[in-house]
This record gives sequence, structure tokens and C-alpha cells, in this order.
Amino acid sequence: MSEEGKRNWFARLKDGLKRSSSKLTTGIADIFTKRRLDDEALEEFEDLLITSDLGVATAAKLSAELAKTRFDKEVDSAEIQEFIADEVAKILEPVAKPLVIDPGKKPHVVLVVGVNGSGKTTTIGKLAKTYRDQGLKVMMAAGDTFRAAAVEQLKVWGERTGCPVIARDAGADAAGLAFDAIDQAQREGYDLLLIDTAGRLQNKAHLMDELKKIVRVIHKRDETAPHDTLLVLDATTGQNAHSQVEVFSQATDITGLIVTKLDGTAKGGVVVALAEKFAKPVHAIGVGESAEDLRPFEAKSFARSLAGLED
Ligand SMILES: Nc1nc2c(ncn2[C@@H]2O[C@H](COP(=O)(O)OP(=O)(O)OP(=O)(O)O)[C@@H](O)[C@H]2O)c(=O)[nH]1
Repeated sequence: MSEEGKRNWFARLKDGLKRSSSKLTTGIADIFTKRRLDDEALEEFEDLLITSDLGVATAAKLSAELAKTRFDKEVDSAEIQEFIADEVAKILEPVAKPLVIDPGKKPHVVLVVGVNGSGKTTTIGKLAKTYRDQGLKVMMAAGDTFRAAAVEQLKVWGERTGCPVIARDAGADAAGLAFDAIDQAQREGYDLLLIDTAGRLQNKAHLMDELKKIVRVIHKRDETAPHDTLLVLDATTGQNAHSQVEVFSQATDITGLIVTKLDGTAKGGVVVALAEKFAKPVHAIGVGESAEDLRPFEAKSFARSLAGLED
């Protein structure tokens, strides 16, 4: 990416994370206006991290780390912002992994799952554009056979990206569609097949069972597939994302996360809590509705944006 492009992207990320970072930076300024770091300040700092959705474990970890080197010393908000950016980057580095498409698989099958409205269809459209722009031959399968509008929505992404969409009538069997899509993608030599699925709440056991069936049928067509199963998480749901990761991972082998809607929420900190708790790869983040608003997840950029700092 050109320096100009990187600068634009960081500006979008910073803009997108503004709600999350301003909550954190305002809190930091309130606590640390030329103040000696005492127990009370540490407690307020820990509470601020928890209310910023970084999670109890991360809050305790960062508070203990800060006390180690700065206890009883004068600290100011700029120093605390740099401290948070450094510590959060350390937590995020291990999970910041790009989605790698294996050219040996024809096609590389990516199954996309998540709760209703999390951004699955949009994210599939964005992924299709990303990989089409890299020269891959990409197909999409409208596996959300439950919601007629979802099939139409994916077809719009098909036109937008120039990638074909395999679809059936509303109400068709999602597993059967996945099977046929793999079959066609194999026959026509596609590099990547992105399979959309219907939104399903993690507390609906029968819908989790349907997801297991889709995976079983995909296995029947290609026993190595799906090669990636991505859980799309809407960052605005904050804490609920934890149970989504937990339950979807019980139903199928979630190989990575994509976190959407970071532009519309003050809960961007949840990405840090998820990394600390589940260590699942975060492949990309969404900061808007257009095709350009999905970018690889970069630990340092995200951490500095969250802390309200320049890249
Ligand atoms: N602001 C913002 N909106 C997003 C983002 N990603 C998706 N959306 C919007 O979120 C809404 C839901 O997105 P969909 O892609 O339809 O979600 P879905 O998971 O396919 O929904 P279901 O098919 O109902 O399960 C749409 O209005 C999208 O434009 C994002 O990163 N930022």
C-alpha cells in the first residue's frame, strides 16, 4: 500500500475508532491531570479500561503493569496513552493475522457465520472485492436462504465486484446450496468460494445444528473444506461478542474473526478483550459500509487509534 494509501487508511481507522478512543482519552485526561500514581488512581484507571470494554483480565493486567514501573511517580495523560498503545499492541500482535488464501485449493472455501445483522453479507462483498482486486477468481454463494433480501443483497455485491453469485430460491436448503457451489467452483476453476449463511443467534440450538449440517455437507464435497470458517462480529454488541465466540466455536471450527462496525461504536475495546480471552486470529476489521471499509487488522495501528494517538 502506498504511503498515501496507508495514511488514508489510518485516517479512516482513527476516524472509525473515534468514539472508542475519545471515551478512553477523555477518561485518561480526567484521571491523570498531573497526578501522582497512587492506589486510587490505579483503581480509576482499571475501572476506565473495563468500561471501555477491554475486559476485566486486560484491565487488571495493564493496571499491574503500570504500577510496576510508575507507582508513586508523577504521570500525565500523554504517557498513559502511549503506555496503553504499547500494552494493547502486545496483546493484539499474536492475533493480527491476514486471511491467507491457498492457491493450491481450487477453490479455497471460506464459510462466513454470525448473528443476524452482524455484517456477514457486506463483509463477504468486501472480501470478494479485496481478492478479486488481487487477481483471484472469486465466487460467492448466497447461503442465507432464509432471508430473501439477503440473496438480492449478495447479488448486488456480485454486480459491484464482478464476481458470480450462486443462489437458490428463498427457503432452499443451505447445505445443498453450499455443496452445489463447491461443485461448480471446482468445475470452473475458481480460486476462492465465499459462502454466506443466515444470521443465527447463538442461543438457538436448532440453528447451530443447521450450521453443523452445512459443514458436514461441505466436507462431503471436499473433506478439507471449509478451509476457513469466519465469525463476523458486530463491535457495537460489546460484551455479547464473548458468548458469540464461545457458542459458535462449539458448533463449528471458527478459524478467525472479522470485527465490523467499529466506526459506529464506543466499544472497539472489545477486540482487545476477545484477543486476551480467545486468542482467535482477527483477519480484518470493518469501519464503514463501502467495499473499501474492510482492511487487514494491524495491531499497532489499531492500538494507537484506540489510545487516541497518531500512527
Ligand atoms: N457502519 C457500518 N455498517 C456496516 C459495517 N458492516 C456492515 N454494516 C451494515 O450493517 C447492516 C447489516 O449488514 P449485513 O451484511 O446485511 O449483515 P448480515 O450479517 O448479512 O445480516 P443477516 O443476513 O440479517 O444476518 C447493513 O446495513 C450493512 O451496511 C461496518 O463495518 N460499518
